[in-house]
Amino acid sequence: MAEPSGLIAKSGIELLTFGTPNGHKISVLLEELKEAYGKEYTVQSVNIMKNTQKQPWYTALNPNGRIPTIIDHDRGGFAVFEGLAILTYLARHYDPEHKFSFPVDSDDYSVAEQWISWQHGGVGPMQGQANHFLMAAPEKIPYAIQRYVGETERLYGILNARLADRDYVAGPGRGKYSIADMSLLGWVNNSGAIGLDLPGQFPNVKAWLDRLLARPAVQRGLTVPGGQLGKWSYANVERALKGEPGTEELLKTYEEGKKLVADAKEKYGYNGSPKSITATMKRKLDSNDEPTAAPPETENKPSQGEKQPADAEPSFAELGLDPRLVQAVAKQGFEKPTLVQRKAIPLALQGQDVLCKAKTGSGKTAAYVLPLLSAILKRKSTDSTPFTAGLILVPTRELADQVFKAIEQFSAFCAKDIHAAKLTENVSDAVQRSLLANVPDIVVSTPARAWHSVNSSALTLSKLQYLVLDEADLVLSYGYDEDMENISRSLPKGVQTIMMSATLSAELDTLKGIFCRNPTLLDLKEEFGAEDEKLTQFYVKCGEDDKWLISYLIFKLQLIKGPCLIFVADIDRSYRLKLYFEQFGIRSCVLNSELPINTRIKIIEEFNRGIYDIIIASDEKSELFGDEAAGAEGEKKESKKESKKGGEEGAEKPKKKRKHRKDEEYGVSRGIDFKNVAAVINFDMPTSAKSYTHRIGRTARAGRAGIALSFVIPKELYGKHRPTSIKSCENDEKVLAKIMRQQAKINRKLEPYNFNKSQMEAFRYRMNDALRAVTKVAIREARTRELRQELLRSETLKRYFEENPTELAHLRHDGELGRTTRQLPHLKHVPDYLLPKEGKKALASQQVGFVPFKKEGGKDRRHRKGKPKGRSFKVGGKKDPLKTFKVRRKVK
Ligand SMILES: Nc1ncnc2c1ncn2[C@@H]1O[C@H](COP(=O)(O)OP(=O)(O)OP(=O)(O)O)[C@@H](O)[C@H]1O
Repeated sequence: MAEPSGLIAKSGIELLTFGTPNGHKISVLLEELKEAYGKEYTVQSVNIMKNTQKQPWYTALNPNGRIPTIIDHDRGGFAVFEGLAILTYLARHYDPEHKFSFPVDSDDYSVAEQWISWQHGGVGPMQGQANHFLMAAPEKIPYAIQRYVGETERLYGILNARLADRDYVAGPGRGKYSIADMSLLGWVNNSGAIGLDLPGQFPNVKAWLDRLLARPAVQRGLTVPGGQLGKWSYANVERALKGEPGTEELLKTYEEGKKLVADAKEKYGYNGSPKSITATMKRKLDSNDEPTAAPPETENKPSQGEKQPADAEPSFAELGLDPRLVQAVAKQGFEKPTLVQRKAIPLALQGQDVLCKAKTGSGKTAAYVLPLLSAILKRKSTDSTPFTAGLILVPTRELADQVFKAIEQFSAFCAKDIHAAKLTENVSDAVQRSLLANVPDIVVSTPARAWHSVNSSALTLSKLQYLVLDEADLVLSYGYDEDMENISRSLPKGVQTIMMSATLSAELDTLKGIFCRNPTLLDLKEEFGAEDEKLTQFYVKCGEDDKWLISYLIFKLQLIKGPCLIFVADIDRSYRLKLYFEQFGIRSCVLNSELPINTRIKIIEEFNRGIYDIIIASDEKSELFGDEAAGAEGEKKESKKESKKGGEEGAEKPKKKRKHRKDEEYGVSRGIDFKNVAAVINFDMPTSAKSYTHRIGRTARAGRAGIALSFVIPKELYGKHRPTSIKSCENDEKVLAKIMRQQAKINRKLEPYNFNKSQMEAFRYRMNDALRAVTKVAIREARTRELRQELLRSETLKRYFEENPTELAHLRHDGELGRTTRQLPHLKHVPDYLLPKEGKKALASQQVGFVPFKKEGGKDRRHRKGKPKGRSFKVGGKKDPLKTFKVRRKVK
């Protein structure tokens, strides 16, 4: 057929095009306009293989000499080139009812335009070059192939994320089919040419494509100008993948393309990071000018004390993770990887053993879950044999639950490819066995439960590839060493091990010896830099009864705002404090190891959902084994024997040498991601610096602000107030000194905080009344009553909430327990006459060592113009939660 040599139409739109993705976006729109409005158009096929588009008559219309171009004969032969311009031109002039577009001055129009620009600047050029280097280039250049295909995959990941909760790219709600979709359609339709696996890699994009391909106008538009679908049209690729006759050649080319891409990525250790690619290129040029495999990324070695420049920080997409995971991370609202994620993920993806110490709340869970999932997905793309590839061991069932949920969240876009199981629920062996019979890819468990399952042959670790120990130090120190040794004997050779904790110390040497092959140690201290410190630490030295008084005032007068965690020494103490608070109408709930596991998980979930503001946790276990931190302090470590685990796995029989004292239960808070905690209060000091680190690590997480306030009983005041005295506080000052030394090592300090004693005195008799009302009998009854209630509830709690959401309030865990406590209703109110003239702030000021919460001479922010008075602290915000503010006396 002769090539066109000029325009042929007299009216309507004349389209000069070829069967390419850029051509199809216009022919699809013109087909839609024809169907919707009867708008006619004429097509001329411009064979780009013959360079017709370079002819002078053509470049007079489109100086760039590319297809497509349109000529609007109804508007004086006006010519338009470039896809974005053509789509928007046609929409503005010929889509008056906005069937495929949006009103020009609307934000939706702008959104559509943004996505079309993104296609123009990103998807088109990258996929075009990927296509060229894979299909057309005279030689196959692996570097170029992996670069352009990789970049296209990154962009498809973004589109996939965009389409996670919508049907179309632009438009309100789930979106509306528009020119934004048409702009991308042709490219996605041809993605098989560069070996992309749409359903596997980008399921949302695939679903969107199916939606578009169902439209008759789209089907017609994709056959313009030749009258038939292009070779790489997705419908053809799908037929080939199904093995339909006549598609063998296409399938072969597709598979070859995929292999070329995989080899190219392998060769350059592709991890999607422009930085690593630059480094690779530099290495090549610096050495012998030969293309060589990239050595492991040296820049991932931990750098001590030095902050990375912001522009050197890769995004999640650049860490080399599977695009579906990147998408899930985006869905979680994670904007960029944290330090531990930036450092640990590339190492883990390279198959290295990693031993990582990073601060509490710094994102360690994602740092090991993401590479684990990525590696499993990668393997499954070529080998779908089911086996348990990953074992994640955690010290507590709460943590197992949390990690399991994290896996679910991160595999939201590849759920069909990832099957995880947790072994720590209160379920029978039979149920657990059936869970494992499905051969999960990943098992999350406590060591005891894991060994139990291995021992009973329910769990097979013979093909295990990855082992993760979260809170690694605790996993050993809680007496799991026997289980760990047993598990280690069941592991095949070459298992990659990742160990994480905020406090790694001596016991890790043991673990290292058992599990690791020459691990890379990441000691990520640099994020403790004073300038980004968002945690403020205070201590209050006071008498034993004073802490009851101060706590009452803090919460009754709301000197601290936002969710709080209060740590006490033991379970009785937690009920005592709760009942004491109840006397003043302060609601709180207790969290301890005595409560059923489902209840504990529920309490944490409800706290995280903002249902409770105060949790009183008795972190018994970490108290007991507090001295394990002594290793880090250069002091004697407790013997392992003493750190045997208690009843964590209540269903299991006691093991030899293991003690089963109730007070040897593990701490209920370690590693738990309590969200948005404004303050951690050590009502009773922990007995070790390590325990302190983990307790205060429940606040100031994920870059948020928080405070820690610790009550310290000076030696001379210890034992002076018998009713409130508790043995664990005898050495508070020594522990404080230890904590201060340890915190100083990481550039953190604790400041003294003094309350105005004379102003507080007016409240003392109320404190005494309340303390007297909370008798030992009342505590015992409250404890057993709650236990009984929770045991009853925990079975049905979940369903009950689902079926009776409005009755949630009845089941609140911070409900009053003090039925047998003598009720003193007057204590629930604070009469004005008790408050100092200056208001609440006078209670915590004018003392030596007082740390001002407002700058000297600074304005009280509540009195700033335009700001409402009263509560102004936002949880998790940058403001200081321990704020003081005025309570106005009523004018009589
Ligand atoms: N890249 C990120 N961007 C924003 N938030 C993040 C990021 N990574 C993790 N988070 C959030 O930070 C919080 C703390 O993460 P995580 O529980 O993994 O911390 P951790 O280091 O394991 O703490 P701990 O030592 O106390 O166990 C979580 O709420 C998590 O969702």
